[in-house]
Amino acid sequence: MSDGRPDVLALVGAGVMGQTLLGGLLRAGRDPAGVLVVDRRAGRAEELHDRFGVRVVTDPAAVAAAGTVVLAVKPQDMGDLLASLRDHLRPDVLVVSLAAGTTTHSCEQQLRPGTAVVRVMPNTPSLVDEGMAALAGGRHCGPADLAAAEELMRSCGRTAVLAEKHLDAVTALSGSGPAYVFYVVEAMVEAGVLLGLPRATATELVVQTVVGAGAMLRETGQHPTVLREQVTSPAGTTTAALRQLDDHKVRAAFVTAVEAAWSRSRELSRGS
Ligand SMILES: NC(=O)C1=CN([C@@H]2O[C@H](COP(=O)(O)OP(=O)(O)OC[C@H]3O[C@@H](n4cnc5c(N)ncnc54)[C@H](O)[C@@H]3O)[C@@H](O)[C@H]2O)C=CC1
Ligand SMILES: O=C(O)[C@@H]1CCC=N1
Repeated sequence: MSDGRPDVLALVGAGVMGQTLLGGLLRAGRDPAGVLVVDRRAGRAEELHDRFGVRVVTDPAAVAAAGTVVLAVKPQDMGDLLASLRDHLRPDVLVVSLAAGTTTHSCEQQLRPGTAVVRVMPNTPSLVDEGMAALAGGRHCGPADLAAAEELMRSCGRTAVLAEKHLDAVTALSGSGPAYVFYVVEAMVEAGVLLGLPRATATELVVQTVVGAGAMLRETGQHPTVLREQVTSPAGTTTAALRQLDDHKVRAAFVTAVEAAWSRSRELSRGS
């Protein structure tokens, strides 16, 4: 028990993000007996039970046993979900929402008055304990609630507590960010194949380059401009490539793309 709430955690929605967090929680030592998964796809029960040893149900009423309820359904499904959970949740429950563009205010309005809600924006590298999650507390959420939500997310990566006004930007940057990196990797692998490398070799070269560059950023703490300049020899190969990226406005395209994701997150918060 913590804060008088039962230790049972209910995870509603066992898709990509829900299952990723579930794996992290169990790797971090959470007892599968204290985790309940609710998913409306009946077939998930056997699959998740076999893989993780957790109890899986389709009935939302099961959340009545939980002190903490994590919501990991698509933003478009949140309205129906909150309506189906409202009367079953304990009055002292902590609700943790992972849904993009869904504000704590909108969750609070659809739940019993006074319900503690934390909005979280995680990302898929949580699958390998390298996630980045930003958290913002709602109006009924105290420091202990926020700390409890942070502890959940720390099971599979790093966390940052931010003002909620920043969460659309976080969604655009680190929430969607892994997809941008995978997109760049795809393009680089295609380039390697074009130049005659076997696909498997090109993939190995690119993946290790991305992992290595990421590790350098983290471990040296150097500014990316400094690290890029170290690679870029006068009249060399890198500068020839970077000129093409600048000519094709790739930097500007990234800024515009992230802004489009931010804008879409804001649209989702307005229910569109
Ligand atoms: N996939 C990602 O990279 C990230 C996703 N998110 C957020 O996480 C949430 C989930 O996204 P994904 O896992 O990608 O979606 P998903 O579609 O893979 O999984 C959603 C799951 O929710 C279940 N579900 C839907 N309505 C339900 C209900 N009423 N009761 C019980 N189960 C229900 C579905 O059966 C499905 O298993 C979204 O709100 C998304 O914005 C946040 C950050 C990153
Ligand atoms: O694409 C999406 O809407 C979700 C939110 C952040 C990453 N995936």
